[in-house]
Parts: sequence; C-alpha cells; structure tokens
Amino acid sequence: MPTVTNYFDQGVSRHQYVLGRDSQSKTGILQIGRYLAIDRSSGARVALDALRPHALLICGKRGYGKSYTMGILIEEIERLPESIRQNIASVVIDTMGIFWTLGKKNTAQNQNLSDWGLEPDKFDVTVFVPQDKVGEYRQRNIDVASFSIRTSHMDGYQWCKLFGIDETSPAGTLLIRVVHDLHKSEHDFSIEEIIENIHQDKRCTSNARDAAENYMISAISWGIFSRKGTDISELVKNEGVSVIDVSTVKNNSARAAIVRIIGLEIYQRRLDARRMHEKRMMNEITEDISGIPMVWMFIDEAHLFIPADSRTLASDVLINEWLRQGRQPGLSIVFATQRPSAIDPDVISQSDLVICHRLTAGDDIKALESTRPTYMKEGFSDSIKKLGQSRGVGLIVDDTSETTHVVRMRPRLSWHGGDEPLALPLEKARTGDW
Ligand SMILES: Nc1ncnc2c1ncn2[C@@H]1O[C@H](COP(=O)(O)OP(=O)(O)OP(=O)(O)O)[C@@H](O)[C@H]1O
Repeated sequence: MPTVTNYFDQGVSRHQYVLGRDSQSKTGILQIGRYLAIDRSSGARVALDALRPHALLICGKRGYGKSYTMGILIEEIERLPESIRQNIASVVIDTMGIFWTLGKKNTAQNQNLSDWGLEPDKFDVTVFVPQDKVGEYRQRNIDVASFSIRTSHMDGYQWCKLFGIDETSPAGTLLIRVVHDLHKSEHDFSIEEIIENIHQDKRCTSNARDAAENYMISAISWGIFSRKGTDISELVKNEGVSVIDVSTVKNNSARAAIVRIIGLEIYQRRLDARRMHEKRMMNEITEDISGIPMVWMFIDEAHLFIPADSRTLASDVLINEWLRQGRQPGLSIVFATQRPSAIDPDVISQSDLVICHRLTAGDDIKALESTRPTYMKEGFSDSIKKLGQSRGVGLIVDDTSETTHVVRMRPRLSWHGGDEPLALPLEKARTGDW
C-alpha cells in the first residue's frame, strides 16, 4: 500500500516535470498532479517550483476546482522539507470562511486519495477573525485567534475611499483634516479618538460633523480596527498556515482595506528582510537578523480586490507591490477568480503561471485570449476544450518554460471547505450513495 511518503510513486510514469523553473531540479517543489492524456489516463507527475517567487492566477467557472487547487498549493507548501519550509510563510485571505478545514483530514475522498497512493492529512492552521467575531467562531467549535488593523495605517483619503465619500465633500475634508492632525501627533490612535477630534473641530458644520461621526461609527462596527493592530509577525510565520478570515466583514471596501494594509506591511518588512539577507550574503553582518520569511499570499474571489473596471483600496498594493515588484522582496501571489474578464488585466499579463480550469463564458475566454502569450500554439478556447468536463483538471500556462500543459490536479489531503452542500440526509451525502 503506497504511503504519503512514497507519494505519487505509482502509476504509469515516475517521470516528473517541474513548471515555473528553468531547470528540472527536484528541490523545493509543489506536487500538484499528473499529466492528463487524450485518452483521459494519468501520465507523468507535474510539480511547481516553490524556491522562487511566483505570480499565479487560478481561474475557472463555478465549481470546477479553483479553491480546491488553491488548497493543494497551500498543503504542498506545508509539506516542503523543513529547511525550505522555514523560509516561507503562507497567508490566505479567506473571503468565504472555508480554509479553516485545512486543519481537518479529508476523510470524504478516501477512495480518491487511495487511488493516488495518498492518505488524508491535516495541517497546522491559525484562523484569524475580527476581534468581535472570536466568540461566535468558538461557539461553533472553530478555534480562532483575533486580528485587527492599526487605525493609524489609514490616512484621511483612504478613509474617504473606504466610505465612498468625495474627498472634497464637507465630511470628506473634515475626515482628512482630523486624521492628518492625528498623524502629526505621531502616536497610535483609535477610531474613538478620531470621533473625539471630529467633535472638537471648530471649522466644520454640524452636518459634516454628524456625517463624519456616523461613518466612523460604522467602521467601529466592522471590528477590524484597533489602536495597535496585530503585529505582522503574528500573521506571517514560517510554520503553519495563517488564514485571515474576512468572510464576516460584509463591506467589500473594508475587506480591501485589510488586504491593503497587510499587503503593504508585508512588502515593506520583506524589503528590509531582503536587505539584511544581502548584507549577510556579503558577510557585512554576521548576526542572524533574517526578518519575516518569504510570503505566499492566496486571494480567492480576487475580482473583488482588483476589479477590471475600478480601483479598490487594495488595487495599487496588489498590482504594483505584489504583482509587478514582488519578485525582488520574495513575494508570491496566488489569485483565484471565476471571472478573468472582471479582474484587472495586469493580473493575466503579469502572472508567470496560469492554471485555468473549465471555462465557458465567452468574455472570460476572450480576456485570457487578449493576453495570450506568443508561444501558445493554439488559442485558449481550443486548449480549454481539451479539459473536458471533469472537475480538478486544469490547463497550465507556464511562462518560464513557455509551454502549456493539461494536468489532473491531485486530491486534497485535508478537508475541502468549499464543497457545495447537498440537499440530502447527512448519511447519504457522506457516503455519496444517492
Ligand atoms: N483535484 C480535484 N480532485 C478531486 N475533486 C476535485 C478536484 N478539484 C475539484 N474537485 C471537486 O470539485 C468541487 C468544486 O471545487 P471548488 O470548490 O474548488 O470549486 P470553485 O471553482 O472554487 O467554485 P466556486 O467558484 O463556486 O468557489 C470540490 O468540492 C471537489 O469535490
């Protein structure tokens, strides 16, 4: 009986291809699946490089395996040899509240796992939820930690964007003035302090004061801001997965603000870490000041954060710092979306790896087609047809080797939390016998 350690070592071919790197070295790879032959049989193993930073887009229509594939990548990072794993942190921005199940074994797909020579496994995961939601999760027996964002990380213009108010409106100018003054005082402040200062402002009208106060009160209700905020080193760790569950934050701008602030702080801390690393490589410093590890950030429903037709608070940081400049500080970003046509086109053109599951909407295929690399011999439309209708089969476009591949992704070792519910009694749903 094959075990998890001789993982993938059975089947037609023991050969393995590593995508996303220009050598076929087997060090530091994510084992994601097997080639799918035209007769639907499985061929050689396929892996992705995990030593270098990557920008990866996973797309596909609803229910064909995007979040499942994301889960496979997260699991594989956890399974890297310790000497590599300790240099990487995984941070998941969880919009649907489904990734806490990484901590549970996938007993639902026992047969499928065994066909692949795999066994269910669970991973060390810390789920972070807004401070005021901790009790709710614990009541549902989900172990969580709390996170918050430092209020002073937002300037007045960003507050205006967050609330969708004009910067030149009376409430907007008031907010910008008050937050600017608080920043000048160079101390951390809370939303309550912003409200206090709104009240003390002598130049505004009472209407502007009431409006600004109401906006800030709604921000308190999201429970995501605090004076100190969670230190980024608590969220970015070189052991276990950090899931930042924003599913309870219903306001999309507030979710984007969370991603902006976390994304920017990670970027800045990684720039420092990179400088230290270089100084150590040059023997200029000998102390082990390594800073935060390289980060893989995973964002499902990415069109909410980087839409094609507008800018959110997260757009600049994700596009400029992570997508365009993330390679140098060692940042990898994995976006997933049902709708490639609704996502900022830079994501498609700047991703060095694209995993495309089944896709049928003309607009979405056209969006991929419009940035089709010249090395693709046939269009996305024809390539996607080869995937058939099976879930978990993907077309991988690899910019490094300038090749495309049809791959059957392996089954998840840990429980997949994004499965659609069945209107069946639990026993029947569990056995799949219906
Ligand atoms: N590689 C795979 N092996 C086995 N089953 C898979 C695989 N990929 C997907 N599936 C099955 O397909 C289902 C749907 O996958 P998933 O939840 O990832 O869809 P999705 O594309 O993220 O959908 P949505 O857009 O609605 O979030 C999974 O619950 C699982 O049962």
